[in-house]
Amino acid sequence: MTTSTPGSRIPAVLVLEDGRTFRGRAYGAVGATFGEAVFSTGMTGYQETLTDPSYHRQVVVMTAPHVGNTGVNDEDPESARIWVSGYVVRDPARIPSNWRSRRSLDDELRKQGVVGISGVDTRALTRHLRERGAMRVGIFSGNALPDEGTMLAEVRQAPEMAGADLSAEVATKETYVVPAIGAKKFTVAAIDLGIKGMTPHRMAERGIEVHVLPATATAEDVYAVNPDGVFFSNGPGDPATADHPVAVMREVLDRGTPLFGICFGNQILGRALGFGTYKLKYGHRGINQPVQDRTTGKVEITAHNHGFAVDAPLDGPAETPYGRVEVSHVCLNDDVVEGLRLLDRPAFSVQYHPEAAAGPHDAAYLFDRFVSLMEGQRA
Ligand SMILES: NC(=O)CC[C@H](N)C(=O)O
Repeated sequence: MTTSTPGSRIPAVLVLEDGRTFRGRAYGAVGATFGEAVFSTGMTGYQETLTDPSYHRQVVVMTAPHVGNTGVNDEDPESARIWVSGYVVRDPARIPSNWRSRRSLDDELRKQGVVGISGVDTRALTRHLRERGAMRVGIFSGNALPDEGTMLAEVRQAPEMAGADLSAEVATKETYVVPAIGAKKFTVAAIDLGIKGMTPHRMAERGIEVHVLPATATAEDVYAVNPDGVFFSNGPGDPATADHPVAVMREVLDRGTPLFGICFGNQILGRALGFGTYKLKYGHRGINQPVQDRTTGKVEITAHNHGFAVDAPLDGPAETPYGRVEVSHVCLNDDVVEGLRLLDRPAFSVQYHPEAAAGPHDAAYLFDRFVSLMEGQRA
């Protein structure tokens, strides 16, 4: 494989499916890659973004102009590998500097074979995506690039995100256990649809022993661990394809076991209750999204990474086969449903990332709510 450096002179071009192109230089691995072009507004936390399995098949555009300043450390990854299919930055750090840094981001991308592009006007690209919506994209780098017509044809042949069923591609194949930190108080079965490492850790910190089960786990597998609560994780792809986890969740709701879902898990709860999901024009990604908890009225700044959302009524509780449900959280930027709460069963979910990796810790109380539900069930 050819190598690039942040000062690389190897040309690269980004081609959007609507024909708009941006020229820059190779960053990370040199070659070609495809995915859905999305932008993240996080100023920090690029390692957590890159290793979040929910970004599988997405090409992430960073709106922060400087990326890579603190290099790559061994502590911050959220999974064993980088999942983004491509990476777009304006101005990569030439020399990373941080006491934890082990290598440069450019080296890490190259080592993991992730094709990126630098020197792109990421403000113009983000505005384009905001106006036209998330769309397919290709990044091509090398000294001999194909002509634009050929590149565009390849981008238009790449799979779309709508209709993509991706959880099984990123989730664990085998069950593993994250032990409780300190005295064990509860056992939780966590369905891995693309879970981030910090999520079981946040539960373990609260005395929960977490059994992380593959995406294909059945209700029988879930109840085999004798859980006090069941958790449904975040994950990539279109929630409309998640029929299997929806069926498992309905069994959990039927049994009345305390249930908590985040992100993809929120969309699955929406579907289990009979609501639809839809694709947002360009989604929410970053660590600075304002959400209101409608039960307390408090506003929290939260970490998001979602391109789909639940279509549930904002006004008042709705009747569902599992009793009344209310929209518990809304995004203050655009009124998108950010959380669901059942009023007659111990189940709730949020569309964002309370595990805060990276991101503010405002939403940490949600893990405590899950603990309270499990305590309530025992009382
Ligand atoms: N982070 C997630 O769980 C994302 C859920 C889903 N893939 C979406 O894009 O909306």
